[in-house]
Formats: sequence, structure tokens, C-alpha cells
Amino acid sequence: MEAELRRLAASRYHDRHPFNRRMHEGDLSPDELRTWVANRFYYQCHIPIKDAFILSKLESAAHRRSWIRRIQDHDGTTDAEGGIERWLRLGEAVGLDRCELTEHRRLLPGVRLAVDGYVNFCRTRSALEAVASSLTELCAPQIMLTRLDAFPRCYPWIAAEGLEYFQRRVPQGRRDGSEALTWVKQWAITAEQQERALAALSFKCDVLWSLLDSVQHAGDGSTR
Ligand SMILES: O=C(O)c1cc(C(=O)O)c2c(n1)C(=O)C(=O)c1cc(C(=O)O)[nH]c1-2
Repeated sequence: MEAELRRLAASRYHDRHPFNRRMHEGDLSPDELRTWVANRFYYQCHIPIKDAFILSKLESAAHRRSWIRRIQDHDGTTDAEGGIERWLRLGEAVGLDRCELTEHRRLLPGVRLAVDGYVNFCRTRSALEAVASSLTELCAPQIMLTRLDAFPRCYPWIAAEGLEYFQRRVPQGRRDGSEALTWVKQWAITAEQQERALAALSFKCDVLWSLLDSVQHAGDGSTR
């Protein structure tokens, strides 16, 4: 099960998407980066919401105690901390006003659909499928490290403080990915359960891919 999940994640992850490749090769214009940061903010805002749906499906106190950390990682314990606040600082570092992000002024329709689709998936599916859909996080720490290497070299105009989000996600993503993998391995016993876990991860890869498709096409004049 673990090998299949890892193989699927590695072969379908959005680090292969042309937009991410261009980002990591330093080919994005400041405005393309702003479009990405502003649209990814919609994803960031909805991660704790989908995690709250998952929390409500976990039947043991130990599982809930552990999963609730993810909400705290994003929301912080005050307005001045947490992943959402760090993403807003990334927004400022790339030249966006906070309210452009908080009011989702640049939100593209396809990004809204992809993110809402992910939240709905976690709302309506089983705990196994919802947790399995988070397993793209097995690949996320590496993409954060790639950005921490590429951004200072390729986009030196972005202040280093703006990159703190990526730094903090490396250990958080490692911890979250390995926890979710342990649970999915324990819960996916039958062939049908294993199929469902793989399908959930595949769906999540599609969510991330579609999000970037929309961001990529925003620059070619085909969207509003
Ligand atoms: O920038 C990225 O490429 C990326 C990808 C992913 C992912 O693989 O789902 C997440 C994140 N970032 C991220 O920052 C994050 O907090 C996160 C939470 C989750 C999740 O599904 O629970 N994925 C991701």
C-alpha cells in the first residue's frame, strides 16, 4: 500500500506542472507570481476548514488530538501567527495588498472550483478517503525546499521574511505526511479500501493540478 501511494504521489504531483517548473526555474514574471500567491491564498484559507471536517469524522480522542494541530498550524493562536498570516506576509513580499488576498479579489473561477471541490470531498467522504487525500503532503516538503533554494536566487526582489511560510511547512509537512500515511496503512485493509485511498490521492493530485492550470491560463487573456 505504501509503495503504491508513494508511486502515485510521485508520478502525479504538481511539481511536474509547467507552471511550477517555470516558477522553480525562475521564469515567472512578478505579476505571474502575484497571481499564484493571491490564488493559493484561497487554498490556504480552506485547508483548516477541510481539516475541521476531517476532525469531525475521527472517532478516537487520540486521533482528534493529533489532527487538531493542523488547524492550529494554519490559524495560529492569535491573528499575528500561523500559516495563513505567514501566507499574507508572502503576499506583501511579492507586492500585494493584504486586502487583495483577504477579499479574494484576484480569485480565478477554476481555482475556486478546485478548492471547493477538495473541501467538499473531505466533507462527504469517509475518514480514510479524506485523510488519504492529504497524502500529497508526502511530496510537499521537497517542493518547499525547492522554493527555498530557487526564490532567493531567481526572485531576489522578494524579501526573505516572505519565505517563512515555506520554511515552516518543511517540518510540518513531514510530520503531517508521515502521520497520515501511518493511519491510511492501518485503515486500508481490504482491496476496496486500498482502491479508495488511491483514488482519493489521485483526486487530490487533480485538485492541485487544476489549480495551477487556472493560474497558468490567467496570463494568456482567456480568463476574466
Ligand atoms: O505549495 C505546495 O505545493 C503545497 C502543496 C500541498 C499539498 O501537496 O497538498 C500543501 C501545501 N503546499 C501546504 O502549504 C499545506 O499547508 C498543505 C496542507 C495540505 C493538505 O492537503 O492537508 N496540503 C498542503
